[in-house]
Amino acid sequence: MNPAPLVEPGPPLTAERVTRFSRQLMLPGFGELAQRRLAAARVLVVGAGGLGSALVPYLAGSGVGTIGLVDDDTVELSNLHRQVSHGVADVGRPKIDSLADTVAGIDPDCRVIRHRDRLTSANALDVLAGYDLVVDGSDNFPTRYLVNDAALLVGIPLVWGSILRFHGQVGVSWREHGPTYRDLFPVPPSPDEVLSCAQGGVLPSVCAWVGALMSTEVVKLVTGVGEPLLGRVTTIDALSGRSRELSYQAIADAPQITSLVDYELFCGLESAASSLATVTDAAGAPLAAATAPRGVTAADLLARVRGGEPIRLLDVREPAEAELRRIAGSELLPLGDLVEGGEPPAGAGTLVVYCEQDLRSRRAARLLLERGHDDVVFLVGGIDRFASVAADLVQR
Ligand SMILES: Nc1ncnc2c1ncn2[C@@H]1O[C@H](COP(=O)(O)OP(=O)(O)OP(=O)(O)O)[C@@H](O)[C@H]1O
Repeated sequence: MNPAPLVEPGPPLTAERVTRFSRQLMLPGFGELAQRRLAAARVLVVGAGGLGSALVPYLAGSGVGTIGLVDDDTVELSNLHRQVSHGVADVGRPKIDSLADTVAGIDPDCRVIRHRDRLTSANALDVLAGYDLVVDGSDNFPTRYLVNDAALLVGIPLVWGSILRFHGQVGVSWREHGPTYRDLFPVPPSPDEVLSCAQGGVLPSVCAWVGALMSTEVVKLVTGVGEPLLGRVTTIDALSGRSRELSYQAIADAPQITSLVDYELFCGLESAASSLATVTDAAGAPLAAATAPRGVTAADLLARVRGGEPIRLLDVREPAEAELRRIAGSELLPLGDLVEGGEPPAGAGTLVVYCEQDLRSRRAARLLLERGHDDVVFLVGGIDRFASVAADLVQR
């Protein structure tokens, strides 16, 4: 059975609003009450990147009255091909500011609340509590599980989507009315299996397709019009032009979610706090060095290279990424090959492992330490960060 509309209707529409939404008001099953529900709705969107910038204009266009945006990132040139709500003049600006401007251009009466922050276990419950519904347009598994669990604890529905290369998925997670994201994906994938858009690429129109489906789910949940994707996932494949539907159910003996956890650790990643520090015992002696890789910052690495220290650089990205840019003098050993037993070339000096940011390099550094290599660190922020301090050492 379909859930009742999520939001009570707001005040009657003004003449301007009736004209603005006239082509929507005439839709079968829609009408003024549905439009007033949208006007009263408060929708939080996590991520103002590929998905957020595709779906938020449609939320504004549909008449959602309040849109919260959470993102701590700024617009980069490599975002523009798919994050079409941001333009050339926005490069370097906070994504949420650029997206808020896009919304204002569509409907100045749409209220935008800016959370220029990373959503974390520490702030998620407070942030979500002010909204009727949350939409996850982030790009990583720790955030997906965090948003799912926070929505569940706050008691609001979640519309989630994900994209990679030519594919995408969309679903709704709402404990009160069906299974949740955790029923579909009870265990996060191993970090070795996860590719981000920065690593695997993505077709811009896939963002548009998935973003449009996500905003449609929001409209359906808020108004009660149509059948939301509860217990169903839509998957799309742009290459074949096909979409499919998968059904799933709640897992009977699933663990109860009672509080938020460290989602980086839950997803098999080093937590930000533990990865940069060496773990020590009470006397200050290093502990667990074999499993707690240390990071080196881009600035420190640059100083060590310029100071003539012997450094070996190991690139654990894919060959296609290394063809686009690499740190001069580095050797390539993709993480998958390393996991299967590949070894870096022998040599003297600290082995600095890097990838695009630092997810794969942390994992690789940990593996190498576990295999007995003792002078291994990962590059914090990866080649992305290094290129901003030492462009002359990055070959393109
Ligand atoms: N926990 C989080 N809190 C807030 N924003 C998040 C969180 N996790 C991811 N995001 C945001 O979600 C957006 C995802 O966008 P997208 O997938 O297009 O990747 P990107 O980081 O912009 O691009 P690229 O990976 O190519 O550098 C990013 O803007 C990112 O900052």
